[in-house]
Amino acid sequence: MVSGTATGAPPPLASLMGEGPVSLFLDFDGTLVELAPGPDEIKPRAGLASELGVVSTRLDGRCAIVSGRGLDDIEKHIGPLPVAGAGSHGSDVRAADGTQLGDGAIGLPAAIEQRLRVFAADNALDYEHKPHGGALHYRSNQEAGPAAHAFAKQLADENGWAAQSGKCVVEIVAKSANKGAAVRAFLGIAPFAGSRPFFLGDDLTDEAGFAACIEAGGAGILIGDREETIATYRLPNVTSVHEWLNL
Ligand SMILES: O=P(O)(O)OC[C@H]1O[C@H](O[C@H]2O[C@H](CO)[C@@H](O)[C@H](O)[C@H]2O)[C@H](O)[C@@H](O)[C@@H]1O
Repeated sequence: MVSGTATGAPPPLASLMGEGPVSLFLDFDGTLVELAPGPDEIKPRAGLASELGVVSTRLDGRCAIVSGRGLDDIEKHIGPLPVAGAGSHGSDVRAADGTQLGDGAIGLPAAIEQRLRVFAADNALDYEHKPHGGALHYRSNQEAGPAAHAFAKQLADENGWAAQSGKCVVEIVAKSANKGAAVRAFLGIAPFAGSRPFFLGDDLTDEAGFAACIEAGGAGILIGDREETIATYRLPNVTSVHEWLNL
């Protein structure tokens, strides 16, 4: 990754749209919704789902949420999604009408999940069950972060899975789970095909989405002050994302 390329704000969305068809891929936590102490403690702005529907309509349907969360979990927080979505780090891809693209998320074997749960309990971590895996959250006990990463990596390696790092979290996911793959899947079909794609995200896992957009002639938009990135543009925080999207 190149350091410090994301130096300025992106052009206004309206001016990008004036240059040709645009598609938007939006990360959820840290991009559309402020980070919170735990996964269920987020406070999405009222009406977020319907506002995203308005953005999607402006883009003729070329707007998708691409999240590490399961799509059902996002809907638990903001209600039914009126836009396309890729949950579970890109392993569960759905068109806006709910049509599944690909095979969907693969669940974690019970024996691996049990070992994660025991590790979480023994180390005062929060365990998050997900449709495609399991996450060890150490935001409330950050000293345990290195041990959590080491444990998850070893468990993943032993069982043919992958350990994926995020903000105060490490999770075990299928090796194929990748936000870039989800973006490429969308860009291969209508209404996304042929558009100029932009991916907005704050976390390391979003770099794969940035890469997929860059290779298709678009750009990554990094949210926040993380330094190492391939993103072209930067917005400082969630509020600025809402403003850029005209929510
Ligand atoms: O890809 P995203 O939509 O950004 O999802 C990434 C992870 O987000 C959630 O965890 C993060 O947000 C929590 C709530 O603010 C925070 O407590 C935690 O420390 C963050 O890592 C979610 O719980 C994970 O499943 C997602 O993978």
